[in-house]
Amino acid sequence: MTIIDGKLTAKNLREKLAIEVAEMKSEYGVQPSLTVVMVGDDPASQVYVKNKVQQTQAIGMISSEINMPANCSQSVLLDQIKALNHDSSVHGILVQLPLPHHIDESAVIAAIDPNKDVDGFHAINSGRLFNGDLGAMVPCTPQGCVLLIKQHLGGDLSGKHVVVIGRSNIVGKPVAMLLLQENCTVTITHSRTRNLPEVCRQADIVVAAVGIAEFVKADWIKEGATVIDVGINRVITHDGKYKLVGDVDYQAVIEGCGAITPVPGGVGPMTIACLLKNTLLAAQATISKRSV
Ligand SMILES: Nc1nc2c(c(=O)[nH]1)N[C@@H](CN(C=O)c1ccc(C(=O)N[C@@H](CCC(=O)O)C(=O)O)cc1)CN2
Ligand SMILES: [Mg+2]
Repeated sequence: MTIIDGKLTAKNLREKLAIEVAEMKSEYGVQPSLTVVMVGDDPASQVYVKNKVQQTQAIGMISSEINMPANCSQSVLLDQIKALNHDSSVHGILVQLPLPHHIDESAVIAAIDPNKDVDGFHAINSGRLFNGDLGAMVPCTPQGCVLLIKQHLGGDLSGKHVVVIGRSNIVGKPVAMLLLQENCTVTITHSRTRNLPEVCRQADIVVAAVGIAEFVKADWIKEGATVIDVGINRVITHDGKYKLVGDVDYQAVIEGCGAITPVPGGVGPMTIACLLKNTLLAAQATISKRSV
């Protein structure tokens, strides 16, 4: 049984990206830049944003953070995004989610220039992904899942049966599309799926992205299957402390599976590493445009 080390894989990816960033700077005088917009003061989001900014800068990119108050109006936020769209020194724009309830997330995502949409959430980018268009900006967490799977299983995923649990626009649907592109047979399951344990037992690869702590049980997993746990759930332990658990009952599942991503240290670190990759791609695209 292998524990898939997302922390190490993310570190290796960041090191490769740092080299590409340095080359871009010396060859074209372009330094990739990312602006992260944060609305309100959700403590978990603050940590993620801080990590994004810090890791962006650590590989030689420019990163800035725009903090807006929790009561900021949707139109003020949209104006901010428009300004960033027009700012040619900004290659990547990311609006940290979730947003406060009075703001319509889909309107905000739709306002981002698709070429700067390093989250890959804009409908233009999800449409490109759906069409199998290689120019799509691919959402970071799904991209991270696929990199971890390919690294573990050796690249060729043809014919593997993947069961994705969850159908969100951010993880479930895009990860299914990416795996379809890798010639997997993909089953997308959700809260209304009948006989979910039985469906999961048929999978060579299970991607759990439901957002329910320790939802996937040991007897749902075929012996030797690869388990990718996207969940990040904060639960209270019996001694009153918080601990982070995934969507998979990790201690039970490790017994029979072939490989599993831990939480923390699995998919999470890959999300930010893939964001850096998307920022580099967004900057590269501006250079290719200039040269034609
Ligand atoms: N605009 C976006 N908003 C959100 C995204 C996103 O991709 N784009 N994803 C999540 C939050 N997120 C990044 O924003 C994120 C979550 C978790 C991790 C991570 O590295 N987790 C660690 C554990 C960290 C901890 O202790 O809390 C791990 O799993 O090892 C990175 C990024 C929602 N919002
Ligand atoms: Mg909302």
